[in-house]
Amino acid sequence: MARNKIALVGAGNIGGTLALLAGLKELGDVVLFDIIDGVPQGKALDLVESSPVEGFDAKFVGSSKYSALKGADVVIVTAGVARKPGMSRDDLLGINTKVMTAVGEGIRKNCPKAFVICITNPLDAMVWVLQQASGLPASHVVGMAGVLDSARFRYFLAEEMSVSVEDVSAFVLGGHGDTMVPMVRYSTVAGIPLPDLIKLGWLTKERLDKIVQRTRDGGAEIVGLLKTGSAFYAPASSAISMAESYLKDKKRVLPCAAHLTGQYGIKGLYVGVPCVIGAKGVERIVELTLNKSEQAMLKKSVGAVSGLVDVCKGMMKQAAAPKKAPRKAPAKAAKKARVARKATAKKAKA
Ligand SMILES: NC(=O)c1ccc[n+]([C@@H]2O[C@H](COP(=O)([O-])OP(=O)(O)OC[C@H]3O[C@@H](n4cnc5c(N)ncnc54)[C@H](O)[C@@H]3O)[C@@H](O)[C@H]2O)c1
Ligand SMILES: O=C(O)C[C@H](O)C(=O)O
Repeated sequence: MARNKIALVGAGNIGGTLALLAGLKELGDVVLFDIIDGVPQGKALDLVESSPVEGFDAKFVGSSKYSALKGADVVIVTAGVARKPGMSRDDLLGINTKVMTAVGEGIRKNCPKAFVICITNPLDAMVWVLQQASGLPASHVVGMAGVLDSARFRYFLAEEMSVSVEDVSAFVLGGHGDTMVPMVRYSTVAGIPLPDLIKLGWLTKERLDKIVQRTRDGGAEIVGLLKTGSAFYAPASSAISMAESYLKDKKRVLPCAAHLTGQYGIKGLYVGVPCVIGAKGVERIVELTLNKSEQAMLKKSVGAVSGLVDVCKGMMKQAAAPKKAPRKAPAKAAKKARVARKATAKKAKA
């Protein structure tokens, strides 16, 4: 059987880490694509030279041409700009909307049957733009954020209670922003819900509240430490778990930014919810019963996503509108021509 083809659009910090993980896990042959010519080629060569040491078989190719994406089974998109200290993810909207529009077009032309995972921020709006620009079915375009936010929540909980991360199951609902909703009631250690663990004395309500807030601020905490960019190891691991579930039809239940068509009362937006990811893409969306306070938090988070998508819609409409001919220059040119004609006529008379 031929190997799967994994295309990584954006060969920066996350792109390079994704490529290494895809190689180590032998998920398939890898194409790295980036607009900076030389970077994807250099990273591809460096990575493939690690294969004899690590013992994996895969081809690695770097390119700055969209045709390199031809026939890809999975595309993971990290192209664009990452934030720096003092910025919010939303500050990236203008520049990254343009990038997603170009990338979506490249995917549409070269690999319209692929399963596409968007990572670029602000995530919930960028995955919406990518789906619109690529024209791929919504079941095949998803956003990665929930796995990362949930991994942070799981890690902080495991650290607090001195238990293995493997036994902590937790997830985060809503948009990938300051208003994300870590789901305390549905998070467990070995099946025991967090509120029960508070009763057992494993955790205090005050510590749990701090962990919830640290989870919400998880991205900013790393940006503040790195200073030149944002997190990339955990984001890459998170996206690879989604790609693996699709390629191996594992049907894992993972929190992803999925296109909602009425679930949770939300229509036409991408928002983080638990999904079953299998060979058919997003195969199912898990709709949980939320209590009043969870509903209110989700509503706030969805409001933030909706506001960003409205800005994207405006930008895309403006970009698609026919350009009006510049009026000043021709008017000036016409005046110049009239003056020249008059001068010639005067000369002729004389
Ligand atoms: N969803 C999440 O949970 C999550 C987590 C971490 C980072 N991010 C986001 O992922 C994105 C990438 O992060 P990174 O750390 O890899 O950044 P990076 O700057 O290291 O890499 C981005 C790469 O994209 C390339 N690029 C820019 N415009 C392009 C285009 N039009 N076509 C192809 N490539 C293009 C750049 O040359 C660069 O190599 C950022 O927007 C960041 O905010 C999201
Ligand atoms: O915080 C960022 O800017 C990057 C990413 O969204 C993250 O959560 O690490």
